[in-house]
Amino acid sequence: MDARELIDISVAFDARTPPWPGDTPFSCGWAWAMADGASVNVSKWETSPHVGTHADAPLHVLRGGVGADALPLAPFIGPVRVADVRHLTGAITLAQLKEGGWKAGTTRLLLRTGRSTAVGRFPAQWPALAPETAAALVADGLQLLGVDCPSVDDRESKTLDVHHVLFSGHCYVLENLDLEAVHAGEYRLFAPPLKVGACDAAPVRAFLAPALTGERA
Ligand SMILES: N[C@@H](CC(=O)c1ccccc1NC=O)C(=O)O
Repeated sequence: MDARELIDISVAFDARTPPWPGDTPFSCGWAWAMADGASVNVSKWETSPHVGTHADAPLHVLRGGVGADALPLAPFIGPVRVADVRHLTGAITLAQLKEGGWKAGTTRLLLRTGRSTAVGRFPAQWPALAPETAAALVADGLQLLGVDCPSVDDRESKTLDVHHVLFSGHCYVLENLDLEAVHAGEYRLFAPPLKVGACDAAPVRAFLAPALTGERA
């Protein structure tokens, strides 16, 4: 892998990254500090797992659902297609996705909505798949949906239908990606979630590498 060709698409777990309004922001304190005479610096964190780039676990929307430590690895690593939907608002149809660059048979899909906390503000709204569109993608074999906005559902959703449709089809979710510098097209994705025990989501370091010739997203 050539380091010059890697694109970091992670939003930091960082006090400057805005959390979901009302959710716990990231903060870092010190359990031991060399400035106080300790032999090492050791931090302690408090954060919602939804602050930076993360994978949701079914437990986020399902009572008794599996936690982040039980997420499979394979959906988060491999060929991926990026679709550009920055011009859209509201519920995204399959026809609109096609215009944005989606193709039938896509196993991993990232949506560039242009409404990302990567720019330092929590977006007022963002486009999200219509639940029927999510169902069509799952039926077509989608294993992973990633978005640069804070949720695969819209901001006001209380029922989180797209999350439910995806999880019930064994399709996994990445949120808060930084796709500001990423064009629509095919890449290879590396985004394994941290093995955080029995939580609703886990931080992810996500990056793209060039697509391998002959490999389809
Ligand atoms: N829309 C929900 C909140 C929500 O979806 C949410 C809240 C905090 C952290 C993450 C959330 N959704 C992420 O997928 C509500 O208004 O209750």
